[in-house]
Amino acid sequence: MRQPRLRLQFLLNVSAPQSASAPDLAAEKLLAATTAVGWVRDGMRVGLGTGSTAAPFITLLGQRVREGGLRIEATATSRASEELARQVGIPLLEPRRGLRFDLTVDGADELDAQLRLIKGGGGALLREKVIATASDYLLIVADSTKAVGQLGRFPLPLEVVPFALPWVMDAVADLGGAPVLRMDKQNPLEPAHSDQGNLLVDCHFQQIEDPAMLAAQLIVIPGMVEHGLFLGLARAAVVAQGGQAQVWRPGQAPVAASEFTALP
Ligand SMILES: O=C(CO)[C@H](O)[C@H](O)COP(=O)(O)O
Repeated sequence: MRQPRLRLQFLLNVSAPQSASAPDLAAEKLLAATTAVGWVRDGMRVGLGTGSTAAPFITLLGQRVREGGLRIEATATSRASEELARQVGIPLLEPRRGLRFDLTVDGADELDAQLRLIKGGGGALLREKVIATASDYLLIVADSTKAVGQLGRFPLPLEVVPFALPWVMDAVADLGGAPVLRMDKQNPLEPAHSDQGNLLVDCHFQQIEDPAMLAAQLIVIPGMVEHGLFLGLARAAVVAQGGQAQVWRPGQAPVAASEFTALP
């Protein structure tokens, strides 16, 4: 079947900048995604992230597969990304034992200088963490709003088994996380569900002083399936600001992405 041609112009027009001084986030996301696509090599197994920065990466990767003959195989971190990957002609692999990825490219809601992340704003944190953990290289693609001095302003998402919800919320409140059940954007009277059918709880910590300690406290709450702290997983991030893309690596000074012709 003939695949639709997707143009950069289309991607750039996803959303217009808010004002003359506001950053053009769609253009920054596209720049980060374009940079990452340039580092994908023939024969790679690729994990496909979820969200508005991962989406142009998937679209552009599909373009390289269709028009440039790039041979890759991929697994997506959400139904939405899987659907997009199919539309743009990326061959997909089902989960199976022993399957690992050379590279996963995914977005983030917050990242700090040590490349500790908050993820899950799009509700895909469980599959995202599974695929990130099964990857030799997790590359984050991000617009300029995602880089922070300290994690926590973005509410930390949790995926929660429905039966356990009240007790998980009590436990998170005891940790100072002000939990809020996420509602469905299309149907605001109903709770949102993950691709696994679980509930999503957004925890308003404001500041997370010690992400590793918080992760250890969260993971032992029964019924809390996964949390959105991704610690020690990301090898590098492409952070776009205006027309410049920088490579961030844990604890290192940012470097212009143009310095790298392959994965940093
Ligand atoms: O974790 C995620 C989805 O679960 C996304 O990577 C995160 O929300 C960033 O999304 P976007 O690139 O749209 O800002």
